[in-house]
Amino acid sequence: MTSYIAAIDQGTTSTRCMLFDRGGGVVSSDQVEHRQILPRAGWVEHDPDEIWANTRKVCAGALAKADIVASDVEAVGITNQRETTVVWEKATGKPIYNAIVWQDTRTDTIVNELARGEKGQNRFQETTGLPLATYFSATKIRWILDNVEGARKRAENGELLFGNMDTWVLWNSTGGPDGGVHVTDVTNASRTLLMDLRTLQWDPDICAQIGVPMSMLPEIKSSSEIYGRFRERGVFGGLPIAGILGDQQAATFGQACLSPGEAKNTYGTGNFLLLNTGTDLVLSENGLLTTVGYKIGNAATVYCLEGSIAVTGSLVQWLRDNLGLIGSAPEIEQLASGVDDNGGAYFVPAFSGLFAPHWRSDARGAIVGLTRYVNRGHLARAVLEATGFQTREVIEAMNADSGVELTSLKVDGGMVVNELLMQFQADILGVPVIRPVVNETTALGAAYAAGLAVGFWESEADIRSNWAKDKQWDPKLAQDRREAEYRQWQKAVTKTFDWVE
Ligand SMILES: Nc1ncnc2c1ncn2[C@@H]1O[C@H](COP(=O)(O)OP(=O)(O)O)[C@@H](O)[C@H]1O
Ligand SMILES: O=P(O)(O)OC[C@H](O)CO
Repeated sequence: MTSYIAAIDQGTTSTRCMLFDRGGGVVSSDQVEHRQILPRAGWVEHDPDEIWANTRKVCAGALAKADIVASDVEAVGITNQRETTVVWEKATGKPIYNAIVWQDTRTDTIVNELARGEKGQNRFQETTGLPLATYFSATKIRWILDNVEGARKRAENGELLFGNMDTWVLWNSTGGPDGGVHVTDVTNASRTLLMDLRTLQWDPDICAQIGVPMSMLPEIKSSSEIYGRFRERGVFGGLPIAGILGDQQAATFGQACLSPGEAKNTYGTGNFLLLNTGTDLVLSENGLLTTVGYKIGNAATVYCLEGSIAVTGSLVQWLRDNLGLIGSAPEIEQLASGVDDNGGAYFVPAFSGLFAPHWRSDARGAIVGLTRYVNRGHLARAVLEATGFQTREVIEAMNADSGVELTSLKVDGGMVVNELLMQFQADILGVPVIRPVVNETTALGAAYAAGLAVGFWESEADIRSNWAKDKQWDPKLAQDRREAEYRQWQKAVTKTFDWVE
């Protein structure tokens, strides 16, 4: 009998469920978008109940599209937008506040207060691998406990639970208030600013310093083991949930970056470049994050260096939704192809400040180099080039931290269908860019983690042999042009600093 592995991918803009066969091929997929709730400038929220309802819908949808039933599926993996924070009542499953999304910058005052000491932004870096920034979960939990009436007391009494989206989906899938499993995996825990990267446990001192009661935190487990089973009456009734990975780590796994020195770059709402550093934990001196890559059952923990860029695909959305310059995301390629270059314009999308490698919350977006010559096509090109330039910045930081010189770059995500962007990426990096046949590497990575735990796949060798190249872009731009363009970009970035008083 044919059997499959399912993956739930709870992302920033949508939730999807995908079914995979033993060759890592996509059998079916269902996807639903959720609302982006933007109550004020810099605030971004999601409704956790809407996301849980969408999760159930897409699981049923994926089964229906493949024309199979739950018993044809051997196990389910979960992957998720990382850092996004939900706090809910243990007794009822009711969230006490909307989910605060990773892009949300409302906690900058808390972050600045915590960073006042001698080590500044690096106060917790040695233990957690992360700089102090609004990006991570800890200050979001603190904000909810400080701002929802009675929340801190209730958390201290053990009445409230915290989870990222993996935990929220897992807890609800396994019964919610009725015996739901309150667990996360090491990759998600490594994004909270509360986990010790070496012990893989919550750090009690950091929890106390940031003001997060440990009783509300989930238990930390590996990325590949059976955490629990779907409640019997649910769509995947009785199936084991056997893999959890944060979405960028899942993509790294799905891209078969399984040896030190291998890296992938995912182009979605933001861009996330992860380099496998093996069992070595490399602390960055150049603005990158140290994060858990994956831990398969009892095997050794694999670490990664990560360059997180907040705004890439979302800049294309902004051009569509806020300026109306394009009617749909793919139209940007046509518009940008109408001109030969950027006409001198550079667009630095510091909408949430700048993430890696700058970590400047005082920065705000800017378009520089404008003259009367610049037209819509040049702006479209500047939007796409911003993604390519930002990627080069994090690759340079990665090289400085690790000594690894990338000889090619594996890519995936929603933007990599854009040929013009892919060619520009190869041109500005000076190395080939390679796209795999299965571009849905995030869901695939979570499926692999679940499938390994139940013996559907035997070893990581299966992941390597399933990976196949779809297309490659080789650099065509002369080196002096490449360097001159990049210098202009670096100058443009400096113009965004010191904007927020
Ligand atoms: N043809 C295209 N050219 C450029 N950007 C695109 C194109 N198609 C989609 N995008 C962008 O890709 C992003 C969606 O990618 P996806 O990987 O689904 O994101 P996420 O997983 O972060 O929700 C959107 O921000 C969208 O603007
Ligand atoms: O949901 P995505 O693909 O935008 O990924 C978001 C990242 O996990 C944020 O750290």
